[in-house]
Amino acid sequence: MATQGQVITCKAAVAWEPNKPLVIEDVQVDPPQAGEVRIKILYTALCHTDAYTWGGKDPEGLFPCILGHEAAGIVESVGESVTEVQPGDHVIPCYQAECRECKFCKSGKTNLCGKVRAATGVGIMMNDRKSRFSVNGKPIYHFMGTSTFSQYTVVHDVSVAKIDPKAPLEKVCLLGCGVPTGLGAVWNTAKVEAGSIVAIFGLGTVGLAVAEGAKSAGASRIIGIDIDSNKFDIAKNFGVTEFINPKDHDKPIQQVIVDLTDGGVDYSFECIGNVSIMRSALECCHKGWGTSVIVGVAASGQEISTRPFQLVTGRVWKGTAFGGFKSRSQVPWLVDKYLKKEIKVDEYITHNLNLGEINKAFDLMHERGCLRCVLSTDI
Ligand SMILES: NC(=O)c1ccc[n+]([C@@H]2O[C@H](COP(=O)([O-])OP(=O)(O)OC[C@H]3O[C@@H](n4cnc5c(N)ncnc54)[C@H](O)[C@@H]3O)[C@@H](O)[C@H]2O)c1
Ligand SMILES: N[C@@H](CCC(=O)N[C@@H](CSCO)C(=O)NCC(=O)O)C(=O)O
Ligand SMILES: [Zn+2]
Ligand SMILES: [Zn+2]
Repeated sequence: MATQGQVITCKAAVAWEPNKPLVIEDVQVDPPQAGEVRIKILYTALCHTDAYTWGGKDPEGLFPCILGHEAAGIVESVGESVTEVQPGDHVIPCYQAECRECKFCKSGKTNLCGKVRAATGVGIMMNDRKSRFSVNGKPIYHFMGTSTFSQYTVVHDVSVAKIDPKAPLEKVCLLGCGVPTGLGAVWNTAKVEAGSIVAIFGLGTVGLAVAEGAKSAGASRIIGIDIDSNKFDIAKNFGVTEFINPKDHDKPIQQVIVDLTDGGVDYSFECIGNVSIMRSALECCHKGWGTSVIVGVAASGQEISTRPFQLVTGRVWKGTAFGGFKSRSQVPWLVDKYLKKEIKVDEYITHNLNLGEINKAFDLMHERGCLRCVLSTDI
């Protein structure tokens, strides 16, 4: 039965309130309006940022909402004036849009895009400033412009990357967030050179992807730091050459690293979201040139600090969103790299469940051995 132009009723996991189990509801998904695309989501993974917003730590977190931003699917229908995708296309929704026309997109200096950000930050679509989701007439907010914990979602056309249909959607869904973020933090934001010494704080999916990026950039030493010592065995496969558990040391971790590296590392990456570790990550950098990249997302109200002297003496503090990748242009390129076996993806997937088991998937995020859990939306 043709669904184009019709409201679709499907299953979605609704977060009614922070920290309360998600509820699988029959959700009404409106047809896409001008400049919008309705996507049948087939696979979605969970990222730590979903847990962060669900946990009430996100100043932009609005409830009730449909979370999820690391997914892949097939275009079901498109609204007026959508030219770059059509029904049947295989796509990855992108929380970081790319309109190619705004001040940000044209700057050549950033991957951030200003076209729809004001709407996606408040859980609505730009065209009529309303949501396309409802449950029994009650509107449900969008999340990050993607809302992938649903069998169908509606996104802005500037937030859709069309990918090679040969790519397995159950794997490349990961290219919607964590893996590109880590690779891009190294390749685009830090621009790590061959021979560099790199420190990575936090060896989840994002930190491991940083390791993979650093290895491919030719880093000479890749030091992984995590409070979970089991992470080292996994991390070796992604390029980590040395492991430090801060719990094994009395000295501040930045001092331990400075002592181990003849004055500090060339590049460090914070992949946890902990502001005190962000300080350590900056301060373990070498005087004169060491650069630290903040990747982790810290809770509302948290602030970073250091002595300005750290910067006066040449250390550089940077941050990255989606690893600096231009989403619509570069996600298809990352998919092609995966198909050519030039980047890992499968190795980050430790669990597979279905959308109906999403609360179990959130629990798994706190368990040892869990990197990414991919949910099939086929309940
Ligand atoms: N900037 C971006 O575009 C972007 C994109 C994706 C994710 N993120 C953020 O990156 C962070 C990492 O995401 P993830 O999915 O890899 O998370 P994760 O929870 O899988 O990984 C975090 C790792 O940090 C370790 N850890 C926790 N506290 C620690 C401490 N005090 N010292 C050392 N290690 C510690 C954990 O053991 C775990 O291995 C999150 O904050 C997430 O929100 C940012
Ligand atoms: N609403 C949050 C923003 C958190 C944040 O920084 N998000 C990252 C992506 S995390 C993906 O897992 C990002 O892309 N930021 C840039 C942007 O949101 O435009 C908060 O306010 O803390
Ligand atoms: Zn994410
Ligand atoms: Zn733009």
